[in-house]
Formats: sequence, C-alpha cells, structure tokens
Amino acid sequence: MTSVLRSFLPGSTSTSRNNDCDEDYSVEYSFAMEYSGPPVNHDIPQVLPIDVRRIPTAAAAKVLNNLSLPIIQPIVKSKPSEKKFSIKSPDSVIQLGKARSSEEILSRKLEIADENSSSSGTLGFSEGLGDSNQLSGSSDVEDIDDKCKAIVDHDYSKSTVDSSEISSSEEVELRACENEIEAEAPGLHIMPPVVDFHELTQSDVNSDGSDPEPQIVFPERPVVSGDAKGLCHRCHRKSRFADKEVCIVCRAKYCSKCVIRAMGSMPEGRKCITCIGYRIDESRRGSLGKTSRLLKKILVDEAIKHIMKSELSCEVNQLPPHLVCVNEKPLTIEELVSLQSCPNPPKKLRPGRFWYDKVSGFWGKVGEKPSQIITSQLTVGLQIRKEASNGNTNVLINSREITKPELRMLKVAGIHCEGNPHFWVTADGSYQLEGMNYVMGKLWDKTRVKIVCKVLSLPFPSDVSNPGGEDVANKTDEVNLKILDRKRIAKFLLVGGDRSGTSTIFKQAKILYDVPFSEDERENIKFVIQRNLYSYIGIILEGREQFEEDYSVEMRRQRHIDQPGPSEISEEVDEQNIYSISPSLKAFSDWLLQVMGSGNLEAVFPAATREYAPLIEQLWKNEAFQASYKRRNELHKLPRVSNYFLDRAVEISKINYEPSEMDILYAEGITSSNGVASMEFSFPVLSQDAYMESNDQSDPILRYQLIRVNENSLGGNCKWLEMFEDVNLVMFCVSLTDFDELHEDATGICTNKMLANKKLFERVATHPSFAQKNFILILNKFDLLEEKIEQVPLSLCEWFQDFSPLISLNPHNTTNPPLAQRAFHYIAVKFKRLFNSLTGRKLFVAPVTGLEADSVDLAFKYGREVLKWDMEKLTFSMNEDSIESIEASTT
Ligand SMILES: Nc1nc2c(ncn2[C@@H]2O[C@H](COP(=O)(O)OP(=O)(O)OP(=O)(O)O)[C@@H](O)[C@H]2O)c(=O)[nH]1
Ligand SMILES: [Mg+2]
Repeated sequence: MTSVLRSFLPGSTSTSRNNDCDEDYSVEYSFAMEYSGPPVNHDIPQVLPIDVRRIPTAAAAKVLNNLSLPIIQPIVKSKPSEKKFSIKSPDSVIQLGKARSSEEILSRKLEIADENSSSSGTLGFSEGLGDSNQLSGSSDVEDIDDKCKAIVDHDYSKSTVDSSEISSSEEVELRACENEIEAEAPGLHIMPPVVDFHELTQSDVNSDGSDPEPQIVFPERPVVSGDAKGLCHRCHRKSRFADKEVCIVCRAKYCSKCVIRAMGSMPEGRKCITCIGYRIDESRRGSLGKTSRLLKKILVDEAIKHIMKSELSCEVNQLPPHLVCVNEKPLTIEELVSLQSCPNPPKKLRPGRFWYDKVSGFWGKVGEKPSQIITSQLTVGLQIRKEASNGNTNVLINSREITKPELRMLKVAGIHCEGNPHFWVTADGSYQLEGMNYVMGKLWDKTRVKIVCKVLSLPFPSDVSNPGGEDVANKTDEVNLKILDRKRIAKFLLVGGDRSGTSTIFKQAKILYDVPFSEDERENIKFVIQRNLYSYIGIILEGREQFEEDYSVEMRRQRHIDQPGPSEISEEVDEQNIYSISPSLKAFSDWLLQVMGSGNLEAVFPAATREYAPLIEQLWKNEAFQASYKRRNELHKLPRVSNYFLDRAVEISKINYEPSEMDILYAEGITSSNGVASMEFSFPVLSQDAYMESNDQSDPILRYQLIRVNENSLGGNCKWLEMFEDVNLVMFCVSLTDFDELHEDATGICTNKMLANKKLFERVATHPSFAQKNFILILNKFDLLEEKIEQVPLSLCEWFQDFSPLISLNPHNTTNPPLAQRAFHYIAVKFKRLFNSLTGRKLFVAPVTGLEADSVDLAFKYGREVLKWDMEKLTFSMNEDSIESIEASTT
C-alpha cells in the first residue's frame, strides 16, 4: 500500500524519517492508517481522541502542594453516558512525546488540557514533524490538476471515532505522561491529581435541570508574520507578482506550486494542513467563500465550488458565538443563530462588543453611535446600558444616552430635546416621552431625516423607505419627492433686536394662520395689557404733573402781568389750574408713580387691578386727566401703541376684561417672560398667493414651525443660537425706524440702534449653525418709516450717510417712488451687500408692517417660496446626479 502511495509522491530529498514504522523508508510524506498486521508486544504510542465536551470542569490547580499553576480554562463537566470522542490535534500528542522532564510533562499536561478545552477534535498532519509529514499532493506541478480532482473528494481529516474503551482523554493523556516519566525517571511516582474539580453549580445546569449545552470553542493559531512580500511560505521563493493563496487561519501565503501541498484537500477551505481545526483569522472572514485567481488557475470549477462550500459552511469557520458580546453578555450559539438569521441581521458581524436596543432595533459597537437598525425584539444580550454608545447629550432613547449625531438627527426631525428628555422609540420610529402614553410622531416618516442620517452616517431602517405609504421606489421621481416633502415641517426662526417687532409679527402670524392663543397665553397677555395700561396712565399722570406746573407758572406770569400785587393770586391760580386733580386721585397718582419709579409695576399688577379699576374709571372722567391725555403726543415716553389701549382704558382695567385678537396683537410681549415662543401652522388652502402658481395654491399638508426669539434670550455672543441649528429659514427682523434711535447695551453704552442691529445681524449670519441657511431680512415698521423719513434724514445713521435720493421738485411726478420706498430699498441693499460679503450668499428682503396682516402674510409666503426654490434645487440635483450627490452637497 505504502509503495503504491509512494509512487504518487515526489522524489525524497528529506533526511527525516517517518516516526510511525518503517525506518527504511525515507519518504517525504507519510500517512496515518490503520494497523492490520500481527499483534505487537510493545506499547504503541496512541493518538487518542478527546471530546472537549466531556472533560470535567477544572478549577485552580496545585502541584506539589506549594507550586501553583495557571488556572485552566473552564470547561464543561463530562456526561458519563456519552462516549463520543474526537481525535485531538496531533500537535499536542506528538509534542507530548518530546517532553522530557516531569515539569515539562506536567506543564504539557496543562497545555493539553488547555488545548483540549478548545480543540476541534480534528485530525491533521503536523509540519512540526518535518517535511516528511506533509500530506500527499502531486509530485509534479503539471499533475496538480488531476490530483486535485482526486484530493477534493477525499476528506482526510474529519476523523471522529467512537471509543468505549477510553474512559476519558484526560486519563489517557495522564497515562501517556506517566509512561514518559517512568521512562525518564524510573521510580518517580506520579503526583496526585493536579486539578481540583468543583461541584456542579446552578450555572452549570439549565433551568430545566439538564446540563447546559456545551459550547465548542475552537483553538486559535497565531498569524504568520514577517514574511517578505511575495515570499512563498513553503518554498520561500520570491515572486512578487505571482498569485498567492492565503491561509485563512495563519495568513501564510503559498505560490501555485506549493498551495496544494500546503493545504491538501482543503476540507475547511483554504487553510494550511496544520491549521485545519483552527479558527479562522477574523480579518479574513470577509473573504470566506470567495474564490481566488490562483485557485481558478489550478483547480477545476467543481473542485473550487466544493472547497468554497466547505469554507463557508464548516463548523470551525463559523463566527465563535462567545466572541460576540451583546449588551455585556457573550452570545450562546442559539443567540448567535437567532441574530444572524433574523430578517435584518447585523452586517458583517465580527467578534467584538456590541450594544443592541431591543425596542428600536438600533445596533452598534460599544462606545459608538448606532451603525445599523436590525430586527427588534431579539432575545440577545442583557439590558442595554445608559453608557452603551458613550453618548454625552443627556437625551435618552430607550434608556441609552444618545450620541451627538443622533441628537442632531432628532432636531432635524423636529423633536424638541430641551430639558433632557427621555424618549421611547419603537421599531417603526414612533416616539414618545418615557412614561407618557402618547405617540408624538414617527421618526422615519421624514425625508429630511433620511438625508441627515446619511450625512451623519447614522442608520436609517432599510424597510421603512416607504414610511408614509407613498411610492418612493424611484427616488429621482420629482412628484414623489414633492409628496414626501409636503409631509415635513419647515422651520422659520424669527429673530431680531430690541423692539424690532418680532413678537408683533409672531402674534400676527398666529392670527393669520388660525393658530389659537391658548388660555394661558390669553391670560398672560391680558395681564401684560393691564399692566401696560397702568404704565401708560402713569406716564400721563407724570406728564400731568408737569403740565400742572407749567400751567400754574404760566398763569402766575399772566396774572402778574395783568395785576401785579399780593400773594392771594397764587392760591387763585392753583384753584383754577385745569391740570389739578382731587386729593384722592393725587394720592393714587403719587403711589403709581412711586411704584413705576421703583420698577415694581410687575410685582403690583395684575394683583392690584381689582382694587384700582374703579379709580381708573374715576380718573378717566376727570377733566384734568383728560386735558393731560389730550396732550399725550408731547409725552415721548408714551409708546405709540398706547393710543389703542388708552382709548379703552376703563374696559381694559376691569376684572372681567377678555382681550380680543387685535388687543393681543397690539399688546407688547407674547408672554410675561417674553422669551422664546414657538408655533406650528399651515398656509390657508384657498388664499390667493402672490408668490405661488395656481396649481400650487393649495398647500395644506406642508407644515411650518415658527420660532420667535429675542436678542436677550440668545445669551452672550448669541451662544444659544446653536439650539436652532435645524431651522430651514432665518427671518431677521429690523425696525426701519431705528436709524435715529439709540440702543443702550448692558454696560450702559449707547449706540445707534441701526448699528446695533447691524452687529447682531453679522453675528447671526456668520453663526456656524446657520452656515448654508436661507435668510430673509424683515424690514419692519414700514408704516412708521413713512412718517419718520419725512422728518428725520436717514443719513443721521452713520451707516446710511451716502443716502442722497434725488428729490423731484414736481409734486405731480409719479415716476419717482416715495421717499420711504427708496429708503427701504437703500437699507435693503446695504444689508444684502453686508450679507454677501459675510457669507457669499444671497439675502432675501421683505418690507413689513407688523400690525398689518397682509404684509406679514406676504413675508411668510415669501419665506415659503425661498424654501421651495431650495427644494427645487435639491430635486434638480437629484434628477441630475444621484441621491448620494445631494447628501454630499447637504454636508
Ligand atoms: N406702527 C407699528 N408698530 C409696530 C410695528 N411692529 C411692531 N410695532 C410696535 O412696536 C413695539 C415693539 O414691537 P414688539 O413686537 O414688541 O417688538 P419685539 O421684537 O418683540 O421687541 P421686544 O419686545 O423688545 O423683544 C410694539 O409696541 C408694537 O406694537 C409696525 O409694523 N408698525
Ligand atoms: Mg415684544
């Protein structure tokens, strides 16, 4: 038989010999085969099968009482009934024979135990024995093809034997060791067992009382390193450009001449023979089942198919479940199977630590943002930890603190994350606040979220590409895009300087687009109106004092001219002073002025409204007060809007006063805090849109959000602007009347208000959160500009010094636009140039009179148009290129 086999082999050059039997045969290759000759009277070294599942669990081991040994890998306790063993790796057995000292043998025993604990039970042929032990291949490279066809059909390795004679591999190995020691040092007795076996614990048994299913742990092999590029690991010939085959375990490379000799029949795919039974190098997992050029050259298709199939399917090449740790728990084989066979499994799963949000299906590497959305509700791993993805946003999704990109995504989705909310997000993207039984919306319904997810490398569910039920299969289909885009919310941020009119415009928008004021808002505004009324009255009463004094001085002067003489005149004058009020009203006036002077008006009203309402009525009937009221234009402290309320002072001061929408509009301030306000709205369906084409007039589905914020609530250096980074349009509001007014900053320094606006505008326009955002400049209070520009030159403001409009001397010249119009254009151009110089982009400008509904309506529709143009640009580029190119441009 050997001679027949030898005829296949190449001529021997080796000097090493076969250990097994025939000393005379000096062949390069040897075969393990069953001995069927006459009985022998000496011990034959045995290759003994070991089943890792049947080795008792070892705890810490002690030798010679004092010498402590490393702890042996825990392995599962044997099941005496089962007697199925695998032949263990030959390396271990053969090298055991080389151990010479008792220490060596003992340590080898431990190695064996260690190896056994992870042995595949596959028989291979060790190169450690020298070249003579290589598996047979073909003697001639030219014959490789033919031989390979034969080899691939013959599996040399997977030899599993049943042995009822062998009680356990441990015992056999110990016996082998004993024999070695006896041979080396006769009389030296074997030490008592070197391992302690612990009792079965609860963790060793399944809940049903049965032994847990043993986990097979295949051994690892070190990766071959240090090979120069292009060097064959076997023949050591260097051919940099020749194809090589790489062992998927140790990464040794072989040239086409050596590959079959080095890898044999490849029962587990492309592995060196010595690597059979070993786990693959995980970095090569991606290449499993993918044939190489070299194999194609030397093997027939059928053979390659067979090898690739084995490579993919053999057990030892599978991902070791215990190396995949999900939510801090290594997986069992069942868990790994359920993970890999779920409808949407993790892609390219490798050993590592992962987190898994069972509720939403989010999946990621520990310490990183989610990388994928896999099937939800899989029973793998423990409870997800808050720190799983190393988020630092204070915002939680399903008990995990999310990462910054996720927070960004939530903001883009229009989800408010102020106040560190804890969200509950389900697999379909429905989200709600933890503990609230109210679904606030669906995350995956929004096209923008999809784009942002791509941009931020966040996962988007693969099967929710059609969340709203629309046909979005063809992403370049403009119609579908429009439908989807209409589903989303566009955000307008309305921001402006002190008294620029932002709250007026915000309230006007509420009235315009039928967004009701809530009870709270109404209540707040009512108090604001009543408080303001008292302040207006206070200003009039203050003026009255001045008028009274002026009047008496004037009267005295007159009397003195008419009848110079005694002091009775002064008493008479006082009695006749038309600005004098009764003592009771005087007391009220003094008190009110004192409250105003001390800045306590907010503390006193609205609480004091009930008490003082009758006095207001009384005051209103008072002639002296009315005389003062008539001269209110002289009172510069009195805001213009006070006329609107003072005319109805008695009604407003009453307890049961309910502000009308107009009252609310004219009232200063939205809420008592006058900070950030937000509302959602849609444009009315049947309105006549100046900016919209007829077929686009009805736009009922598109939702908008208007957020109003004033300068004071932006913090120093506008640091809070970043909270609004997800807005689509910034509406910057400037009062056209500011050009001759003064602005006092926090340090008491006064500057021209228009210059203060310019500074704020520069800050907002250049804020990183608004890079690439659309901007509309709202030039407000156009009605007041019309009045003012006739009296005050625009060039009073140093920024507008070059405003020198040609004024037609002909009053009937209609071709010349009004001065206010030209001033508006001039200011608009100033801001446009400024914006362009700062950002390189275009600024849109709208003239507005906040108190007039139509002008505010036009400004918002203009904003909608700007967004629409933007959207069309997006659609255009989608049609032109691909969806990827848009994502890139969005970045
Ligand atoms: N005549 C006229 N008055 C306006 C116009 N817009 C706003 N006002 C008035 O200007 C004053 C300031 O307007 P607000 O809307 O309160 O200004 P703001 O931007 O909220 O400023 P702060 O309240 O300081 O944050 C109010 O009395 C408004 O009634 C307008 O277009 N025309
Ligand atoms: Mg205001």
